[in-house]
Amino acid sequence: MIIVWTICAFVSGALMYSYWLGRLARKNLKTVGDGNPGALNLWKAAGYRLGIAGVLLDFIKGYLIIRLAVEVGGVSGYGLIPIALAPIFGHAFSPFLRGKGGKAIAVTFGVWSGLTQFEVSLALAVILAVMLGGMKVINKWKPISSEADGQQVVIGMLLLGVYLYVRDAAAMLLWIWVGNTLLIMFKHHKELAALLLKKKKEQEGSQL
Ligand SMILES: O=P(O)(O)OC[C@H](O)CO
Repeated sequence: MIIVWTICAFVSGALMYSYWLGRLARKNLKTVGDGNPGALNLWKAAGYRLGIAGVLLDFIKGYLIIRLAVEVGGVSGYGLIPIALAPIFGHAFSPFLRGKGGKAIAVTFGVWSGLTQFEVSLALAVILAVMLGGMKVINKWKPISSEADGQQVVIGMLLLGVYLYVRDAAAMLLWIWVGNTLLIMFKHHKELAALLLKKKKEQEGSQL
């Protein structure tokens, strides 16, 4: 049954609601902003109403399948690891977009909400909000680049690991966090490379 739930979870995650809502509004999200087929670019291209609908649907596709697997399928413990990771990978490598999916942020929130009754996704939201607020103050309220946004998401996921450790989370949750974080890092590899290059240049500059 775990395999069947994992396949259903992957298909659920692979449904690219934000991208398809964009197509309905005659916008191709691949040509908007950073080209991510996610809710933020839907919001930018087609307005806040569709943007909010996209966030909710991309969230729900992760949340609902986890709740169904737990409550209808009776899955628990380590069996939840592949089922929890499947929607995130489904969104990131959606066959409906020929393997080129999104950055999997909204679906990540949905999955963690389903796994932990919203606790861990709320913790991630607080971590990201504090980081964003700090960045805004440092940058004197100037707009933050999508590159810096992506870097913050990766750092936020790493800090979430600290939160899970401090909360003495079950090993199953820690394994899901490992898989989720590696995927988010992979999907933000360009932003991470830019950050490393910037740090290297700063180091070289300070040595002169
Ligand atoms: O990561 P996605 O694909 O759910 O999209 C996320 C939103 O656009 C916010 O960056």
